[in-house]
Amino acid sequence: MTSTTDVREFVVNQRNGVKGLVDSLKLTTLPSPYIQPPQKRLTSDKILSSSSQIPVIDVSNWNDPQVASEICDAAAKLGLFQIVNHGIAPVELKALVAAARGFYQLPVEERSRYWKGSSVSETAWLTTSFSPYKDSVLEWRDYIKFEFLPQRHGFDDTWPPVCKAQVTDHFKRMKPIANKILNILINNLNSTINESNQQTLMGTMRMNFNYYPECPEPSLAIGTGRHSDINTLTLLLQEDGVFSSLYARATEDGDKWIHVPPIPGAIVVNIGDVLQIMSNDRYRSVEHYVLVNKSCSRVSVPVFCEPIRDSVIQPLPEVLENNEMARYRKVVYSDYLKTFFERPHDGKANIESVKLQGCGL
Ligand SMILES: O=C(O)CCC(=O)C(=O)O
Ligand SMILES: [Fe+2]
Repeated sequence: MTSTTDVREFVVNQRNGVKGLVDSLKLTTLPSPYIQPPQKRLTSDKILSSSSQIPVIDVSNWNDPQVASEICDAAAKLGLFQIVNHGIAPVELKALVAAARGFYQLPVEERSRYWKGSSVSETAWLTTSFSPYKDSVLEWRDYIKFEFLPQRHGFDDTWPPVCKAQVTDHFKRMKPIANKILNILINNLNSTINESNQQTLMGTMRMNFNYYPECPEPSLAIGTGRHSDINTLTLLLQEDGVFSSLYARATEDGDKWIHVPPIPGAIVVNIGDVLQIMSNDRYRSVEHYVLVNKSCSRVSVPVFCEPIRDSVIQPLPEVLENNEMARYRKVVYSDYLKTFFERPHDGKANIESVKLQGCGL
């Protein structure tokens, strides 16, 4: 397997994923479909040295006004923070990571039964890269996505037995935490979670098992390209003990990036586009990248809180109360999703496309 077409055929069309590629070949160089152009790579000169810039918030008392103030401040400035003492035992988080690894350790024929387009499950599907048919250069990542539909009987019956219980449990554990954070963020906008915005803020939840195999030439590749999440809020579990992982953009306009260090037991929280729009730019959806490693693979588990598909996304009436101009036009979430997946990962291009003229950030 030497040509670009052969690699794409094997990884994408034959449903082996990049994990299948790494398992079947002793790679010493990066296959050409994965070589990023220099401007898409994250080079060390762009990485800020100190990781102390990522706020770590102790949420052992959610009712403490100091906790609310730290969360709102981090959402406004960086758009990303970590929470500790959230009440979920490290052993449960470890079991989730083990379940994710268990899924990727299945024989490739077993994994590929979940491949997107012909998955044996309606609510779980596996794929590779971001949009493998649209990405001109592939991302060094496979991911399976699970959709949490507790109102639909048997929604998880067809999930892979190796991880089904852990995925369901993790959704249930993350929901109240997401609710608490959203409550704090929405109250700070002089609004409340009510019937009219509940389905927009947290109508559905999805979860990924992202898998980044060890990579022969990590400096030429990208695990996940530069993007902001498009949903409201993401709660991400990073695997401990991995050197290179997630990087967040330090400021909206500069090209400097901060490493988000894995902290045992912590959950990374990041603000997505929908909250930036609803808050009329008071909160910032943070761009992020994922780098890969030469000697070890990495697993991450983001839980995405999302609007239901027909939600209309727009600034909250409360933030526009004092004659403030809306900075974004209304957009139906299903249309917003569609344009996001229609192009490769491209920074904040999706939110820019709904920005009203004359509203520079
Ligand atoms: O792997 C990570 O740490 C983050 C992945 C990510 O950004 C995503 O799945 O949206
Ligand atoms: Fe992301």
